[in-house]
Amino acid sequence: MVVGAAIIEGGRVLACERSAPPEVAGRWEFPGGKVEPGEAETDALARECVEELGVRVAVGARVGRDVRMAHGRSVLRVYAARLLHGDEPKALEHAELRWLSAAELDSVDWLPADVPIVAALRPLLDTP
Ligand SMILES: Nc1nc2c([nH]c(=O)n2[C@H]2C[C@H](O)[C@@H](COP(=O)(O)OP(=O)(O)OP(=O)(O)O)O2)c(=O)[nH]1
Repeated sequence: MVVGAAIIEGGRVLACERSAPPEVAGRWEFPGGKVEPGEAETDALARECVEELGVRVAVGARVGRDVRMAHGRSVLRVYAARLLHGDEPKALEHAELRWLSAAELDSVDWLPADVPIVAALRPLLDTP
C-alpha cells in the first residue's frame, strides 16, 4: 500500500515533482510513500510528510478511490491533509513543489495512478 497526502491550504493543493528514480523523475505526485509493516496508514503519511517536506500534518478524509499502480502489486490511497503549526513545506526530496488551484490541476504531469484522484480532488478545492 502506498499512501499520499493531498495537503490543502486556501483552496490549493500541494503538488510535488519527483526527482527520482529516472522512470518517474519529472512526474508529479502527492507526498507519501509505502506503509511499513505494522504501521497505520495515517502514521505513514505523517512520517513521510516530515521526511519529504519537513512539515507536520493532520490527516483527514480519503480522496477518490484506491488506484492500482502500473506494476500491479500495489495500490495508491490518498487522504486529504492540513498543515499544522504554520509549518511550510520544503522540497527536501522533491525537485519542485507547487500549490495548485482547481483551475491549475492539469498544468502538471501527474503520475498515471494520480489522475483519477486528482479528478476527485477538484470539487474539494472549489469550496475553500
Ligand atoms: N508517494 C507517492 N508515490 C506515488 C504516487 N503515485 C504513484 O504512482 N506513486 C508510486 C511511485 C512509487 O513507485 C511508489 C511510492 O514509492 P516511494 O518511493 O514514494 O515510497 P517510499 O518513500 O516508501 O520508498 P522507499 O523507501 O522504498 O524508497 O508509488 C503518489 O502520488 N505519491
